[in-house]
Amino acid sequence: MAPSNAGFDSFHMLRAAELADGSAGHTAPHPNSACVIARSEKVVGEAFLYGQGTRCAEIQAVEMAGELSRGATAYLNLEPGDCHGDDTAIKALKQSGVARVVVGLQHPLKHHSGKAIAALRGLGIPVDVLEKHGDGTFKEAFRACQEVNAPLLYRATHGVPFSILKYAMTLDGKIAASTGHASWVSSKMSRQRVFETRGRSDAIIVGGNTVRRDNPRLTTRQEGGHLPVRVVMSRTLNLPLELHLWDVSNAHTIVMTQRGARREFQRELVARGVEVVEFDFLTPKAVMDYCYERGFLSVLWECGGALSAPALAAGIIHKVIAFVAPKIIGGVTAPTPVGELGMVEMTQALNLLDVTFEQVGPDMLVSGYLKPIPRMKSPASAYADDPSIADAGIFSSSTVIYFYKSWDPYGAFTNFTAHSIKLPGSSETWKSVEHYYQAQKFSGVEDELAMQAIENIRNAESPEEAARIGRRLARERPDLVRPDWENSKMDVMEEALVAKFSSYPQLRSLLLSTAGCVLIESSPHDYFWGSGKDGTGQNQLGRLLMKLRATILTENQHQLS
Ligand SMILES: NC(=O)C1=CN([C@@H]2O[C@H](COP(=O)(O)OP(=O)(O)OC[C@H]3O[C@@H](n4cnc5c(N)ncnc54)[C@H](OP(=O)(O)O)[C@@H]3O)[C@@H](O)[C@H]2O)C=CC1
Ligand SMILES: Nc1c(N[C@@H]2O[C@H](COP(=O)(O)O)[C@@H](O)[C@H]2O)[nH]c(=O)[nH]c1=O
Repeated sequence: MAPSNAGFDSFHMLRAAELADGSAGHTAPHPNSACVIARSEKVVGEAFLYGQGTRCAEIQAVEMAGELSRGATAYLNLEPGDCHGDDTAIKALKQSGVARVVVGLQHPLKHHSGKAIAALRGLGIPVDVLEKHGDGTFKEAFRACQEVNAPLLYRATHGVPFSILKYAMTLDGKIAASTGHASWVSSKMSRQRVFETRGRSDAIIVGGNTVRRDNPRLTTRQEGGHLPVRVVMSRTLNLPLELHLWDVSNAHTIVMTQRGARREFQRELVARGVEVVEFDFLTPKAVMDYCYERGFLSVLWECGGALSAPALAAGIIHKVIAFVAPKIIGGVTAPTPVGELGMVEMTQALNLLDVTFEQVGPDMLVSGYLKPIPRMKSPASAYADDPSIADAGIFSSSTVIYFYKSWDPYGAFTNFTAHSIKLPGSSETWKSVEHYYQAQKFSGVEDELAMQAIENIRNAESPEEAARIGRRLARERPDLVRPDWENSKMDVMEEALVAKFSSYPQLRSLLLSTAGCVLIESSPHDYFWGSGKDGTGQNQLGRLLMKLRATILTENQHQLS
């Protein structure tokens, strides 16, 4: 990396990392990427990825920069990896005429790692990777790139979601009075900060005691944005039947429990729309493994000390954020943030890294990491000459292929990817299959609200938002769903998939590359389109994709013969 560029490189990469965080709280956590296009100190284009399945940052930044991108440098906090063989980001950068690309982090997911860097270099665009220089001049910029994608890095490296333990304690270290009363330890401003942190998480976890004592809501208190799943860990299921968490009209709740616990109560919960997941041994590690399987990137633990202690002891907590309120409550039996860890000497204490202190209203927010944010083991250059990386053959040769999140190796098969579609004979463009599918639920219904919903779905920025609007209205106003929907939804999905796979040759190739394999949408909560959590679901999305694959293969054979 040329030393004369170092100042600009750090400056613009810091901006890219800052921008990349722009969607936090609005959409579900996803790999955070941004692109800044600059000529020396002047920024000519910049953008971030809004959400899973929305237009990639590189395309948006290139559009903004226009002709000014010729000869400029593009700064990407994260190596592109969202396009599943479409190479849309790479093509956009190539066509823009940028003279150089600086990448902060090499993509941590194996099936993306190093591919875009090698592709750009292959197109004659020099690429510098900050990660290789992350300890010197570029330390701050590199750190910013790591922090903005910490969840992805932990997930890719350790095979668990990024876990934050959060608590609010008095100056004498209590999270509640000895009666258990805890509202409130921290100030309104601090609690507002907690709502924001919830919005950045896929799930909020509490223990049975906290639920019994506080009857919490665990929501973000904001209209619209992303709502994390509320998770209750309870072995006994000795919980009241009237709780805010059992009202799932706004946010989903999952109760995780020990196999066989209070089956009748479980049925009551399920009848209210609460999901119940049984474990042979309900431990924090088992729950994290489950959350990983479910595709979660980021989890917030808001439990008391009885549950935080085993979670810490299991080594699954990566970061701690503690609000310290300037008040004293006393009480020998008052709960504290962390229960028994079995340590006997102060030298055994867990030390936090990269600790920061911030005043929030009257409180002090102390945060730090329990484990360093992981770094990729292999430098980007190690992949540059490795032909296997550029080959779709790196994907598993297994006969069953599971897909669910768009960042999975076969994530392009989900309906939540940024592949816009046009249906034959129509001039309308839909931003994704999900946009189209959700809107069709209300198509042809002569009602102002239904027509408005179609427009709102069409304009929704991300597939996730389209799904939220469609599902919510269908749940609250089933009378607005077209009467033939149950009989038509398979056809609607099929025509949308045909439109998607016939418009994108790379997707068609990816689909054909799976010939001989069973495709399963491993959605744990969808028993119609997906396999459901126990694999008993109908997997209709996987089936339609296999049907489409067979049709394309037959067509190809006819063309050859
Ligand atoms: N100020 C703050 O930031 C906070 C304060 N609080 C306060 O803390 C108190 C509750 O804290 P605490 O009693 O520690 O409760 P926890 O929230 O830590 O819950 C403990 C419960 O978690 C369940 N559990 C499930 N699996 C496990 C496991 N493997 N190990 C241990 N527990 C497991 C059990 O529920 P079950 O018994 O149902 O089987 C257990 O009783 C309340 O007074 C609450 O107001 C709570 C959170 C934050
Ligand atoms: N008491 C306490 C907290 N407690 C946590 O917040 C939960 C209540 O959330 P909700 O019902 O959504 O307002 C509660 O069950 C516990 O997990 N948090 C804080 O930031 N500060 C506080 O002083």
